[in-house]
Amino acid sequence: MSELEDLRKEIEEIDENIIKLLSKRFQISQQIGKIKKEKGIPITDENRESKVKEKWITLARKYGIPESFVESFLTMIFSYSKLYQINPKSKRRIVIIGYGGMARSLSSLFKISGQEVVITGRDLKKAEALSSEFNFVTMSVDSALKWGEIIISTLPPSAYFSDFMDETYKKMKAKIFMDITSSKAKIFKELEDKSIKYNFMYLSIHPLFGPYLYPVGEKVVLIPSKTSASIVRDIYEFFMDNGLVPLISSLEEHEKAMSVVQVLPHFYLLALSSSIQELSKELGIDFKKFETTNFREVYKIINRINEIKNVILEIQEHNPYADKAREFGVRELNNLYTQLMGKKNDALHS
Ligand SMILES: O=C(O)C(=O)C[C@]1(C(=O)O)C=C[C@@H](O)C=C1
Repeated sequence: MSELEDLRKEIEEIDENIIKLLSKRFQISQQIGKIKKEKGIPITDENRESKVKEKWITLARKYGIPESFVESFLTMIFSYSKLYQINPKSKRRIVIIGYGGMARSLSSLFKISGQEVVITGRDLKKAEALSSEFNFVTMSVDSALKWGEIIISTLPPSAYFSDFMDETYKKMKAKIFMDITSSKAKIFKELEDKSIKYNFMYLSIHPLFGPYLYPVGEKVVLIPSKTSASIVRDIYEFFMDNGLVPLISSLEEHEKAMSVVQVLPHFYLLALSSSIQELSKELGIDFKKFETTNFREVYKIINRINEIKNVILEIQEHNPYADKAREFGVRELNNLYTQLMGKKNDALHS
């Protein structure tokens, strides 16, 4: 055997060992998951993750492996490790209305936790396309509403005032209904009123993650309405059981929080995105050629924001504290501008 072949053989053996060890790690994680479940502890433990990460970084330094590699590898290990801890007590009949990114993300989660899911919507061809990705079932809206126990609508805010949803509310008697919109001020009251009128239980939710697959360990906000007080505990446990971290909030607290964590950063990022384009055009610079590590990270986020620009603009429009958030944003930008311009002038005059 040549030296090259020898070395490749050695690599193959090492790879097998890596896989064996990973499998062992995931099995242990599964055992931890069982204990956490018995004790009612959430799957994600951020303190523990920090400790594990510290240890990995120390080891990486010791063995001369780049920290950036172990950091991204460990992030993947954590998210898959958490997949092994999902093991819900009970199976629920879940209907997802809609077939966009968030419908896909929730479907992936319910698939690994073994829930029964039916996908429906106005366009059954699109519903069918999503169902087939996860081997779920598609039904007409009427049949799905009859069959389901928990109805999760992934439709945008404007949809809740449509004729389609007007017809849908009438068929949800005694069911649990959830919307997943980021900005609830406009629709919460409407849906609460409808739930009183048509006798269903309305519990508004907001998954605090983007449309990516297997969002295990991510947070979901639960906002109870007048018709859902009796089921909050049950739904809290349901989400925890399915690998998410539930957080109960009032409507007002949620809207205020979203003005800080969504409206303000999105506002800056949209402006940052267009100013990067404009400035580089003005200076005739191909900025991609010179991107730093920080810039690369920021630009990744900008791209993500631009991909879901319609949702971002919807939040800017509907959040009741958005005006205030933007006002603060502009004020602080101006302050910084004045401060930095002032420094420059001081330097010129001294
Ligand atoms: O130690 C735990 O509590 C685990 O569940 C294991 C583990 C890991 O994979 O290391 C997974 C998820 C937690 O967020 C923290 C750590």
